[in-house]
Amino acid sequence: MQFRAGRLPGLVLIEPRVFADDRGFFQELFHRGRFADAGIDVDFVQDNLSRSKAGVVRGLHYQIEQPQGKLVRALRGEVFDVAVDLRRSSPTFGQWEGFRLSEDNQLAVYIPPGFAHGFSVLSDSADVLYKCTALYAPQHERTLLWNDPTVNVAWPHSQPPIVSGKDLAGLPFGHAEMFS
Ligand SMILES: Cc1cn([C@H]2C[C@H](O)[C@@H](COP(=O)(O)OP(=O)(O)O[C@H]3O[C@H](C)C(=O)[C@H](O)[C@H]3O)O2)c(=O)[nH]c1=O
Repeated sequence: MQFRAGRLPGLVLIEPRVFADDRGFFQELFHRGRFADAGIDVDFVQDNLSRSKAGVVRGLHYQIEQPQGKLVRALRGEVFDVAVDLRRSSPTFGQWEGFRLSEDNQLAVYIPPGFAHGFSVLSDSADVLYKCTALYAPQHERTLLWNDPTVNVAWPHSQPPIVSGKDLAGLPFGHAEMFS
């Protein structure tokens, strides 16, 4: 299990050790001690799984209270996974970073509390599994507009994406609630 720091402080890309044999493969998805040794000293309390078809963008979401750290991977398919730094105190406040996560590369990304999270589906379909460090609290959920021109995420899709009504109503960066 290899850990590599992302460009934005707190983001960590995790490459699992895959044990392949003539049956298939085995890998550990999370290991409390190894993650703590890598600086990700967290307990996960909720696992989420979403399936999305080609061209979908989900996000950019965050909980302004009870913020969630997320360990994100694509079990099937491929996504462009995006984290936006909403921590006013951060030197990279307002900046985004994206990671291609796929069934093939088996990479995972840890996104700490303080970021908005979303992804764009690059394959025909994608199953995204992610562990959260805080429970879902819809009353605290906020949406940053997925294509906000200030943040200016370079989404890799060519066609206009399929976006939920909630996400289409996301707030622009200048109006969104931020973390201290
Ligand atoms: C997030 C969540 C949703 N729900 C229910 C609420 C809705 O009835 C339904 C779909 O929810 P939503 O449209 O918010 O799902 P996504 O657009 O995939 O939201 C997620 O998208 C981005 C990528 C994230 O990082 C967040 O985890 C999460 O906000 O599931 C629950 O019951 N529990 C939950 O934890």
